[in-house]
Amino acid sequence: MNDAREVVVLRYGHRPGRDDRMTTHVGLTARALGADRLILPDNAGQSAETVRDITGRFGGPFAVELRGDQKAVVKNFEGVVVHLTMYGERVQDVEAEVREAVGLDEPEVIGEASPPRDLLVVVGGEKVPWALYERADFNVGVTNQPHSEVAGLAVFLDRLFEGAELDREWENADRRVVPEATGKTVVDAEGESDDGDAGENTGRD
Ligand SMILES: C[S@@+](CC[C@H](N)C(=O)[O-])C[C@H]1O[C@@H](n2cnc3c(N)ncnc32)[C@H](O)[C@@H]1O
Repeated sequence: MNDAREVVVLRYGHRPGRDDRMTTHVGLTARALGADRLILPDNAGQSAETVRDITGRFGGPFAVELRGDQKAVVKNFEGVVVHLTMYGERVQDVEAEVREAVGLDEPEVIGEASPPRDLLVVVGGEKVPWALYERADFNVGVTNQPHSEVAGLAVFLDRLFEGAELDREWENADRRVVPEATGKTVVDAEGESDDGDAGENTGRD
């Protein structure tokens, strides 16, 4: 979400057919909630296409990559690795430490900020290898209850950015949704006027 540090989301494992929708939603959630890049397993090409298509229409920047070497991505990542797991430390207990590790914390003294470091956020699908728990700098639980990678990722990113991702501006969007109490208005983002007069109700989601 900023120039100095990259937040990357890795979907570890994908079962074609069974996981298609969930993997796509991991990608859409990563994009919408402030990550810079998504790495999907190379058998998740359809999900990658969907996320790229949404980025093309609703804006970015957001990069999507397919990789066959998930283990190597984690092992060789030069930065901080967070693994989201129901068995991990409570997000509310470690979020400040994670922010500090990647240099996202407000310095108490001017000039004392930690240097920016890249962050890899790993979410599983099927069972993930034990080596991931050991490699991770932080194993983080969003509650210690079983739920979903999409929900875990959303809460973690929102905690990481402390809500700032909700105000993000999107670049190179074709279209923009006009927030309103009732209705579904989407405007052409290129050359739009501030009053949203160009809006159309698409009647679609
Ligand atoms: C449906 S779960 C499968 C968990 C699998 N049984 C295991 O032991 O790894 C898929 C993914 O959702 C995420 N997840 C599920 N519950 C979570 C929680 N409470 N906190 C953080 N992440 C969670 C984890 O990334 C997990 O790998």
